[in-house]
Amino acid sequence: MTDVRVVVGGAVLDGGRLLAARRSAPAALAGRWELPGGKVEPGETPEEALVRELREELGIETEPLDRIPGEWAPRPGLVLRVWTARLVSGEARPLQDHDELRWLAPGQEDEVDWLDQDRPAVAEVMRRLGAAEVSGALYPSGAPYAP
Ligand SMILES: Nc1nc2c([nH]c(=O)n2[C@H]2C[C@H](O)[C@@H](COP(=O)(O)OP(=O)(O)OP(=O)(O)O)O2)c(=O)[nH]1
Repeated sequence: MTDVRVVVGGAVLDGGRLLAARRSAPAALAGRWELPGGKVEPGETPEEALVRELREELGIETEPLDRIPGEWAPRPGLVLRVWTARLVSGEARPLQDHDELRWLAPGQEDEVDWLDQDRPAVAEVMRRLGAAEVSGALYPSGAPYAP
C-alpha cells in the first residue's frame, strides 16, 4: 500500500467570519485561495499539525474545534482534511506561503478563487456559520462574551 500524506486545512473562525489565504507558491497554485495549513509530520496528530502550521504561517494561536466530514485529494499521494479552528490570540498576517488574507462572512465565499478541492469544505463551513452552528467562534477573539 502506498502511503498517503494528510494535509490539514484550517477553517479559522473569528467573529462569525472565515479566514481565506491566497497562496504565493508554487507557481501552479499561486493566486488561488485556500484554508491555511499543511502536511502532518510523522508523530503529530492532525490537530497538532494544524496549530503548528497556523502559528508558522500566520502568527496566530488557534484551538481546533470540529472536523468537517469528508476528504479531498489535491493530487495523488495527498489527502486534504479540514478542521474548524477558533482564533485564540494574535492577528493573522501572511508570514509564509501566502501573500494576502481575507476574512469572509457567509455569502462572501465566492469573492475569492478557492482551490477546487477546498470548495466543498468551505461551503459547509459557511453553511454552519450562517446557521450559527459553530460554537465558540461567533464572537471576536478577546471580546467579552455578549450574546
Ligand atoms: N495548506 C493547504 N494545502 C492545500 C489546501 N488545499 C489543497 O489542495 N492543498 C494542497 C496544496 C499543496 O499541494 C498541499 C499542501 O502543501 P503545503 O505546501 O501547504 O504543505 P506544508 O506547509 O507542509 O509545506 P512543505 O512541507 O511541503 O514545504 O496540499 C488547503 O486548503 N490548505
